[in-house]
Amino acid sequence: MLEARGITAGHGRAAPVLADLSLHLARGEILGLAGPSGSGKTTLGRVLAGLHPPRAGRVTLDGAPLPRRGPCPVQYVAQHPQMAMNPRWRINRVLAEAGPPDPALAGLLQVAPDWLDRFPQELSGGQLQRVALLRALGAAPRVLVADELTASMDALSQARIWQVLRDLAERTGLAVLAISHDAALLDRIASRILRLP
Ligand SMILES: Nc1ncnc2c1ncn2[C@@H]1O[C@H](COP(=O)(O)OP(=O)(O)OP(=O)(O)O)[C@@H](O)[C@H]1O
Repeated sequence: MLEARGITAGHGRAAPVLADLSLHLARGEILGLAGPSGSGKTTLGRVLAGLHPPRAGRVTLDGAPLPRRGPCPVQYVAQHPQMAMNPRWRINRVLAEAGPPDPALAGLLQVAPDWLDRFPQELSGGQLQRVALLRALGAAPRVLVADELTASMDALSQARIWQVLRDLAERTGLAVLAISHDAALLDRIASRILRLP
């Protein structure tokens, strides 16, 4: 389904962080992405979601390039979600960017109704991650890039979120790229693990 071929990517004039990297993500698959700090995991996730143009290579979904307009079918949830939210918007407006949030999904992700009137800086890191995930899923993506999605959550919340994503993967075919430093987590949730050098 999602295919990246020969990706070379970097930042500014610096040497590339990723060189000639290829990967394939199948429908409903949860692929782990591991590697030392600075190895390019976030860069790769952003390239796959069309947020960072590679210097070479291409990303296709079902054989076609990612659409340039409308919500991207590859949604990236950032490690620091506040960077991707307007600090002057209340959470309900942040969520509305992707259309009205699904109340059932909000319940599963434990996004509490009383957060909706707050500003992003009035939520904890783990709470904001859940809001960011709800917004990303609201765009009905085919692929979710989850960058350290549950790193700031307690074990129970972490398990619950991954259960929701596994169910979605099974039920709807959502594919997930799970970026994490937590080897035990990736062993539990991913069917394969790609390791960057
Ligand atoms: N906006 C940027 N401008 C310049 N260099 C950057 C930028 N973003 C990342 N880099 C550099 O690119 C390299 C890869 O960074 P990236 O964030 O992709 O790694 P990572 O594997 O996700 O790291 P971590 O596990 O610490 O989150 C690092 O050397 C980093 O300093």
